[in-house]
Amino acid sequence: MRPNDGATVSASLWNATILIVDDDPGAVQVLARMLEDLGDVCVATDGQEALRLMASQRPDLVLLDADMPGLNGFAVCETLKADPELADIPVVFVTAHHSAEFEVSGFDAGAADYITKPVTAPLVRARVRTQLRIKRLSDELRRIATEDPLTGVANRRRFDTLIRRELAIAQRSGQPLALMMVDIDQFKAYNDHYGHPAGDGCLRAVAVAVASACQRPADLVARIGGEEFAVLLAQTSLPAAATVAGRILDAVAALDLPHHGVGAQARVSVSVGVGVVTLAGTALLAHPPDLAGTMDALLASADAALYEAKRSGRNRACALHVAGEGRHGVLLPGTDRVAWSTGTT
Ligand SMILES: Nc1nc2c(ncn2[C@@H]2O[C@H](COP(=O)(O)OP(=O)(O)OP(=O)(O)O)[C@@H](O)[C@H]2O)c(=O)[nH]1
Repeated sequence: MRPNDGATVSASLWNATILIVDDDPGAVQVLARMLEDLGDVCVATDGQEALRLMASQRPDLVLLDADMPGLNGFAVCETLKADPELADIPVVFVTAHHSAEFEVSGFDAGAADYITKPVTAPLVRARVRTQLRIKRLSDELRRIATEDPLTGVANRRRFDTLIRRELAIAQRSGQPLALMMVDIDQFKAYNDHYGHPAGDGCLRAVAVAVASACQRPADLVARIGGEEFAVLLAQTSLPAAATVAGRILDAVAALDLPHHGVGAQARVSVSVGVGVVTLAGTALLAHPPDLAGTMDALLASADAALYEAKRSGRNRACALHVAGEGRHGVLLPGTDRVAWSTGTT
């Protein structure tokens, strides 16, 4: 029977995933048996396989053999730490080397801790529990820092980080980036009629509807103001953004929420402003466009298009297109509720 170290219950309740990487299958088996009740254990026997599993499984902890043929533990650790999506995964080196110099180079490569071979169960379990505890706390802090507590979608801070990153990617790839501002119509009247707690419930329902309309894993929905949401769609052209805007209008309409603050037959609706930026080829220019300026132009376009949607009657979407550093209105064939406009700014 496994020694009662007091952490088994909390660790397994959290359902952590632990990746063990060692080119010696016997060593992998020994470690896996020691840790099987602390989480879901997955294994890799070389560096390339380890990197693939890190990307697909997103483990909470990696136990990494430093000496492996091919891609060794240091190279694996450095690659992991250079990837912003994976850098938060803690790495514990497992090695037969005892020298202080070797340990220091492990920490320099980004390791969180060190275990020397031959391994003993109590020590391995104690070190793994400590790292899992820290990981759980840092995950929770990250969630609090990036999530809107009322609706559960991303918050303004997360949006600000991601729009900068997506613009930099769009500049390198030449692919368009779409931004939508989604604003609940006559929400002040909703709050006045039903009260603030009901208004909060309406915000939550609209957040779910907007998120359901955004179907790609990379799509980001954020609440960036009181009753305003932003949607960031990477690699998305104006016609494709139009499709998503139409789905958002339909998803909110399908909520079928009465809005008696406006009229007996009225239902909650949203207005959508779409801005799209294309920076194709600009990364190669001697003076590529300043990304902060481009971000401001994209935000201003989506805002102007939202204003146009509100001004022309609400419960509709309008669009503007930003190309390079210039801004051009684009007129697309409209449907009954996706009414495209050049906007006037
Ligand atoms: N319940 C609730 N209401 C909020 C929250 N944040 C902002 N609001 C309200 O949202 C309302 C926004 O009203 P306005 O900016 O006047 O816009 P509107 O009434 O939606 O009118 P249009 O945008 O022109 O359709 C205000 O009454 C705010 O008090 C929130 O977190 N919860």
